[in-house]
Amino acid sequence: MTFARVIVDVPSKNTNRPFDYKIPEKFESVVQPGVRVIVPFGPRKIMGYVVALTNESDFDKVKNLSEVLDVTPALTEELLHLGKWLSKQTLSYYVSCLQVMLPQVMKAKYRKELWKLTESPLDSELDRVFDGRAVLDYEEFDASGVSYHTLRKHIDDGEVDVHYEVKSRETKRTTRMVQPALDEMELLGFLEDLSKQAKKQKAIVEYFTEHREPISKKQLLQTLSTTSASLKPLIKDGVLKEFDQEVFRDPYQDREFERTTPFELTEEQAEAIGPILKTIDREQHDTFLLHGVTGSGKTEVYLQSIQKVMDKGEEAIMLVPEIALTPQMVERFKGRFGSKVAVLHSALSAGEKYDEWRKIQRKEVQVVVGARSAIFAPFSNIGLIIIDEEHETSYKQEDRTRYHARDVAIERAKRHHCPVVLGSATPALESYARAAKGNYQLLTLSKRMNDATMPDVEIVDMREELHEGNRSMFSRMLKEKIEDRLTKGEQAVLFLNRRGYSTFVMCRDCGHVSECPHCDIALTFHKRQNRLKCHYCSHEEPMPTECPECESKTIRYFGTGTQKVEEALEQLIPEARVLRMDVDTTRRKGSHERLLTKFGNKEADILLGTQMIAKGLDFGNVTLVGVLAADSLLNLPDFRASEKTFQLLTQVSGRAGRHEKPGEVVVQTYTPEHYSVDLASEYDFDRFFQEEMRIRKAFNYPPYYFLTLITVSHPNQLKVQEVTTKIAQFMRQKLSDQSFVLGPTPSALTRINNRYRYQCMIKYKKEPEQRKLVERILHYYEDEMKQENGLQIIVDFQPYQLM
Ligand SMILES: Nc1ncnc2c1ncn2[C@@H]1O[C@H](COP(=O)(O)OP(=O)(O)OP(=O)(O)O)[C@@H](O)[C@H]1O
Ligand SMILES: [Zn+2]
Ligand SMILES: [Zn+2]
Repeated sequence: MTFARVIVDVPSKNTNRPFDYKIPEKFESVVQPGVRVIVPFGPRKIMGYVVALTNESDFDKVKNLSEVLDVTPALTEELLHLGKWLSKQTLSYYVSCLQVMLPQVMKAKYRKELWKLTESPLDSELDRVFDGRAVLDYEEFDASGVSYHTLRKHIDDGEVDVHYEVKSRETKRTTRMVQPALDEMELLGFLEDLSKQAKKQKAIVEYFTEHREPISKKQLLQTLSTTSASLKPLIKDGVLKEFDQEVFRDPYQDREFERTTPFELTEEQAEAIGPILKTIDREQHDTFLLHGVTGSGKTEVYLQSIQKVMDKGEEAIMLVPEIALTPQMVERFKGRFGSKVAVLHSALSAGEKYDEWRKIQRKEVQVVVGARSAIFAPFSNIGLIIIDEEHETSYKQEDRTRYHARDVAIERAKRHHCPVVLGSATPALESYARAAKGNYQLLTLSKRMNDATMPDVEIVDMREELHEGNRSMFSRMLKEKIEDRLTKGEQAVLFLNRRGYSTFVMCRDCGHVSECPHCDIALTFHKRQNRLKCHYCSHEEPMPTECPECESKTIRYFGTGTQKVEEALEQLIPEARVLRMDVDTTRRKGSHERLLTKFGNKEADILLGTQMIAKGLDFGNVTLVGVLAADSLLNLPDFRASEKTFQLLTQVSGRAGRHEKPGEVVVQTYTPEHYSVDLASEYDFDRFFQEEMRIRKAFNYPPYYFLTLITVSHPNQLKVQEVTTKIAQFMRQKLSDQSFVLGPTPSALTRINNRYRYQCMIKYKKEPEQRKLVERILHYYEDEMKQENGLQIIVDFQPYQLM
């Protein structure tokens, strides 16, 4: 007798271990580790993952598993292992770590139902809800207002039962195929016996005497202009057979990708790629940091490294930040590797994502290009993992399993004995420090392609502009330079940092700012609907016509959104053709791509946008980049604010003068003296690194110290304070005196969705017991955390969002 060890889909402490199930005989051949199954669990049926098979069970009463969902395991043995590791790293439940590796559609959905077990009416108002039916959706009961107490009573009396229905959302699309069931001689024999009247049937059989391979039914009927009525008897007589074949949605099927061939590498590129190729050859693990200025040809180094891996018959994972996963980027990979590439990003529908994932699973592709979660691609023979723009914070998952793709990449690469390449023009301080210490191998590309120079950067002090009477959001210099490009037929990119610069509503008389009644933040003005919206909860309200505090009519919106910049631009330079690219204009599928194609075809003079346009764009005709408010990031309550500002300014500047024509950059700022602005304008990464390291050291921040952020939230402020104080005290007591425990302090966003938030930050160098201590805390508060809208404690061992 074999048993399956199953991790069930119930994220809780008590279920965070395998449960044993008997494998019914009919399933014996398919049940193996990594397969998803449905199992009885208490009163319901739920999904689970088989993690091992065993010959004996320590449990007395072992139930049968009820269903098997996969024929090919959804997770490889390596991924099952990785999940274990991940759950230790992030202190999340094993099942959550397995879930995070799979496409959305493969996660089970449960429907809760109430079943009436008696023929006679129930002696309560619940009977009205059932309304003569035997089965009721639980949601309907929930909405009815009938008390849980009443329900409980009927359940205890055995009159009503709760059922759970597992629904898989996975949808394989299939198409009906037709194929001959007889060999050619037999078909010819059959033709001779066929009556003269059966012309259509004759045509069909004749077709198959020449074509042995399956054809879709639809296509067959179209080709022979006939109907399924003629086909049916042939199938019934066993001349032909039908079957369903899975078809893949290919989001790029209508696109032609121009094939590209490898460039001859420049001397610098050749020098950088050498050690990577050598490591691939030797099947060793190593981590490289490729520090290459913008436009230095990093992507070509990636492409040729991947080629090497493919030639060896191995697979490669290429991670790109979501916003840089532009059509241009996809084109470069599809252009080089054609159909051997799967693409995974959030703009795909759930079904398309699933199909791309299946291509990886079926080994139809050797390369995956994707955002963060593509790091879990189910390849089994990985030869290289690349993380482009490695400094991007979007590689860190910010809910549930708080993993960083960089850590996962290195963990997987160790198992596969292959290199990891981290690439960036502005590496994260942590990564560069590791390279400086020799933990990563540093590779450098210091020059742009074609000896193009880095664009000149002009810094404009906006305070001076104001003093000299210019109240517009465009400096005189920027205006002149834009006009100059227009006359030359060249293009400009204008960048506006959205974070911390959104449009809020303020009264000019009394200074009242419209805030969300549930969260501690200013509401954002949405012009099109003339409404105010909260970006954290779903609260919205109409734009007020007078101030709710002082009744003044001078209440209006402030700050600068892309929309407002666009309007100002239209007034300032009416002849300019402007394309706006932000969340609003790119919401529709494919709109991102359309806008960029338009810009590439020179149907616009100016591309105006947010973060979205800071990365990856490679247009030769762009000779001017304008940064409207360079310091908008500097004021965030985050110790990485300077680093982020430096990175962003460098990336945006890098969009200009990438090919033959030289570029220029105008940076508008209120703090021109700040070192991150100043050093970015000189492209001096080394000095920025020195300066920033000095500050991090002085204030005990990473990379000198590690951080752990514990955030506590609850609807009651006193409760939050009390719990956070207790946690801080406990940690202070238990940790060594080399560590610092800060807090409790209110979080920068003190209230979200009517829940108060407090935090405790731990700075440490070495605390091997830390995770155990945190586990004890979580265990202690477990019951309170289970309650709906109760206590929440979030622990982040590598925090990037400090608000
Ligand atoms: N060896 C080469 N010979 C000729 N052209 C090259 C070579 N390598 C790259 N290029 C071209 O140089 C341009 C810049 O390269 P690429 O976009 O790869 O730089 P990058 O370092 O990835 O830039 P960024 O970090 O700014 O996105 C591209 O148009 C690319 O096709
Ligand atoms: Zn007012
Ligand atoms: Zn809100």
